[in-house]
Amino acid sequence: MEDSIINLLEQLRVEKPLVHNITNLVVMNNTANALLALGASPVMVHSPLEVREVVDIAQALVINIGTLSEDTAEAMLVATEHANTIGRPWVLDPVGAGISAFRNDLLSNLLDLKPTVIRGNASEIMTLYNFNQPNTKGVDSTTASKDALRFGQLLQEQTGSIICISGEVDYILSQQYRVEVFNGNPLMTQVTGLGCSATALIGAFLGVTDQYFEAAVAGVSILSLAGELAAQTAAGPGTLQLNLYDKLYQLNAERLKSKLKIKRYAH
Ligand SMILES: Nc1ncnc2c1ncn2[C@@H]1O[C@H](COP(=O)(O)OP(=O)(O)OP(=O)(O)O)[C@@H](O)[C@H]1O
Ligand SMILES: Cc1ncsc1CCO
Ligand SMILES: [Mg+2]
Repeated sequence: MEDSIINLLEQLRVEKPLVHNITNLVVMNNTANALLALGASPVMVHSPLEVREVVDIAQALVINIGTLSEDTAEAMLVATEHANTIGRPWVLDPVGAGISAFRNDLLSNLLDLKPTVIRGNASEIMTLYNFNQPNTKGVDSTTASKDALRFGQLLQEQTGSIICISGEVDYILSQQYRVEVFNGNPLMTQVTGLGCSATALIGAFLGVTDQYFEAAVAGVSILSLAGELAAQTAAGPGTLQLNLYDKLYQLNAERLKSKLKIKRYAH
């Protein structure tokens, strides 16, 4: 399995896919820098008047609902409908699912448009499966990823999307497989937007392959490993954030082979 991640990373660095992000105001800069450090080419375009044309030229689309406005919500619907029409893969980050009726309504509409991949923390994935029982206190998870595994599997069956649940263990779920990633470090929860960065990296990998499950595995596991390596020399959240870009930039086949801790199960 490491081989597919290594190959995808090499391919990404050669192809430098253009990744269109409609994302939140908090993580805009972090996720652009994470994509650049990995070797992809980010563009953040949010106007409903522009997004169709950007979807046309991008290799993949990232939708992150963290700081919504009426305008960005409309842009997300226009962009994802157009992505579906022309066959562009897209990944949804349901940040803060359950916070408000506005957010939940948009999420229902986006789920109807069948995201290629959905990545969220445990609370967000549980809320997506059942909006009547929101499990949220904002954007941070209130529970462990293993508690959301059953809901993630049900959400996978309901939507047909590939589901990624982040936390102490990261899970990537499809109809056929469950992958578990054991990399990461608890300090990563004290830097904002590392889950959002995982989502952005998934977007980058979706832009270089039609093996969408492998793209999701690559995005999640590379962010988790880079975060783990960044934490090893960090004095706290500030240096972790800075180190992360360097670790993404320095990742190579040798490090992936020796440091990735992942398991794959077939259902
Ligand atoms: N308890 C933990 N132990 C080890 N690693 C963790 C832990 N929690 C999170 N991580 C790492 O941090 C990454 C991001 O997960 P997190 O759950 O913080 O996302 P998130 O809540 O969506 O973040 P954000 O919304 O701020 O982007 C995970 O993919 C994992 O690598
Ligand atoms: C803190 C925060 N608030 C809305 S989005 C966001 C970034 C983490 O997703
Ligand atoms: Mg999140």
